[in-house]
Amino acid sequence: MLPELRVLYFEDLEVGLTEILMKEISSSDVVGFAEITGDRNPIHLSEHFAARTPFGTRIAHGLYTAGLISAVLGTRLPGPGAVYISQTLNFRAPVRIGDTVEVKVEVAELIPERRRARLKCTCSVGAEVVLDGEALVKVPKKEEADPLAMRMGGGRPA
Ligand SMILES: C/C=C/C(=O)SCCNC(=O)CCNC(=O)[C@H](O)C(C)(C)COP(=O)(O)OP(=O)(O)OC[C@H]1O[C@@H](n2cnc3c(N)ncnc32)[C@H](O)[C@@H]1OP(=O)(O)O
Repeated sequence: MLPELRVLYFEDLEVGLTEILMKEISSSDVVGFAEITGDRNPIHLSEHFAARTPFGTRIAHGLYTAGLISAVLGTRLPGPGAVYISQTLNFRAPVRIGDTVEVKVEVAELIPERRRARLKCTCSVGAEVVLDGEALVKVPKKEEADPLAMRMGGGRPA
C-alpha cells in the first residue's frame, strides 16, 4: 500500500526528522521501469543473460531504487511541494527481484535563507546498504503554499 501523503512545510522540519518506506521489488516493477525509461539492459530483464554476470540473477535498475527516495521526499518528508535540486547516489550492492528495500530519509541540514533541506538517504536490503547519498530539496514555507489560509489565521490546507 502506498503511504498517505503528508505535507511538511519548511518551518515543520528539524534536523534528525526521519521517514522510512519499505518496498518489495517485483519483476513487473523492473519491467515497467525498463518500458518507461527505455533502459532494456538485459541484466534487468533476462535471467539467461544475468546468470552469466557476477550477480548471477536479474537486478533492479539503480535509478528505480533511487526513485524510491524521490517517493519518500515527494510524499512524506518533506512531502508534496518539495522540489528536487540535486541528489548524490552511491550504488553499493545490487537489488534483486523479490528483495525488500528499506528506504530511510533523514533531515541532515536546514538552510533557512534559501529554504533548502539537505537529507541523508539510505536504501538497505536486510542489514546491507545497497544505495546511499544525499538529497537537496527546496521546501515551500507555509505562507507560500497557502497565503489565503495564512491571512485567515494560519493552519494547513485541508
Ligand atoms: C521530491 C521530488 C521532486 C521533484 O522531482 S521536482 C522535479 C525535479 N526538479 C526540478 O525540476 C527543479 C528544476 N530546478 C529549478 O526549478 C530551480 O533550479 C530551483 C527552483 C530548484 C532553484 O531555483 P531558486 O531557488 O530560484 O534558485 P536560483 O536563485 O535560481 O539559484 C540560486 C543558485 O543556485 C544555483 N542552482 C539552482 N538550482 C540548481 C541546481 N539544481 N543545481 C545546481 N545549482 C543550482 C543557481 O545556479 C544559483 O547559483 P548562483 O547563486 O551561483 O548564481
